Amino acid sequence: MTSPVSINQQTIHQALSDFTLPWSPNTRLLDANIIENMIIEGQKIHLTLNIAKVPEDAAEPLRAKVEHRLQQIEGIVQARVFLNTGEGNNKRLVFPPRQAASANAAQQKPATPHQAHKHAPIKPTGPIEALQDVKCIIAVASGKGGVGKSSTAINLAVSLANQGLKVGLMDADVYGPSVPHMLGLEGQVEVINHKLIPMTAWGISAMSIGMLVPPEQALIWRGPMVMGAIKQLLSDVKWGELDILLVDTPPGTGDVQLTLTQSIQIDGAIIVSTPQDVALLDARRGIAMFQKAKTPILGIVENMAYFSCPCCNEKTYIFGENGAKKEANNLGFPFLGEIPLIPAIRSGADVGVPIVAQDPDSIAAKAYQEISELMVPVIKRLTVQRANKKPEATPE
Ligand SMILES: Nc1ncnc2c1ncn2[C@@H]1O[C@H](COP(=O)(O)OP(=O)(O)OP(=O)(O)O)[C@@H](O)[C@H]1O
Repeated sequence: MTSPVSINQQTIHQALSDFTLPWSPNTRLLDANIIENMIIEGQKIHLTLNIAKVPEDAAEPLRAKVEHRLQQIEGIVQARVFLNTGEGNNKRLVFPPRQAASANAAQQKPATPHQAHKHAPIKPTGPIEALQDVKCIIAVASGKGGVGKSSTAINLAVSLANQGLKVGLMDADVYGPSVPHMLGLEGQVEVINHKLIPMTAWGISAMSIGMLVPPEQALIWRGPMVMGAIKQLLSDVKWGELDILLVDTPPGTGDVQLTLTQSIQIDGAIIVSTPQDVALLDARRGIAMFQKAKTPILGIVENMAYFSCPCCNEKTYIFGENGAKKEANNLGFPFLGEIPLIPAIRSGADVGVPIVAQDPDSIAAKAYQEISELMVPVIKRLTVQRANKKPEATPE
């Protein structure tokens, strides 16, 4: 077996050594001091070109050429180049167009996860066997859709991995699996010894139904199929040893939550809510469901807590002030922290680069980091509790 080619900054510089700026042909790209936020992760590379002083249109051909050249480097599996059109607080990232979906994808008959791998059959086991080396399982949930549950799960997962934990992220949002896209994961899932192998990105392992079926199928699943898909995700994935498995659940209190809580021991749930009344109302329903299943509520995260003006840092409480914090206090649950409403969280997710990896010094990344630091001792406590509990038989 050949070992993967090692990619480093020197490799990148070599590849770009003959590039000049289209708007200043005598200036070499490497001398122009416009390359920033270079992130090399294994065989993946992301970087930004700061083009504050030139129009976007003039810079796009350079961006495309640089990205193309990086993709040619031996061993690179993914290269993405972004443009940054501003300076300081006015930064605005411009993202490369994503690859167009296959023209006939919509006409393809949806495949089940088993069909997607029919040449390498998957042998189902029970969830307990598949998850036996997972030390702690935490669900990330919300009552309402679109409040930022997946963004929170992803950024917490990467932050926890940055602190040295072995982290897995299972995207159980079978209706709208956004984790692969938000982590920049593409390509086919590997099957080894009849088990699905999680993909890796930004230091975490991830598995999602979105990696196994065409996107259009996710929207049309109903009851029993959903339960089957969740059970398959629980039984057929080879996570290996994990300190923590975060499970990104769909919004609400439906079949997925029911199947999860009935099939495996979830050690705790983190509830994500915006400060808004209607989101909090739904969050309360989500909390009630976990309580009914005897899953401890570990705390509430307030997402989109405020908008911080990039020019003057003034905070605007778009969805109300401290709603989730007050709710946590009223209900007697820990308040885990607040995440501001920041365009970079959205734009990073759109190109598969979580904000904690893209800009670790940003206020949003620091907010996720603080929450993950709070979680570490909780995870340790839950790990001990889980180890001391005798596994119960799982209803199949
Ligand atoms: N703090 C934030 N600041 C800016 N954008 C955010 C923030 N949190 C989430 N978003 C964006 O809001 C959208 C919804 O977020 P996300 O998909 O994480 O929510 P969700 O609750 O998981 O949604 P769904 O119910 O569809 O599963 C995404 O485009 C995401 O990038």
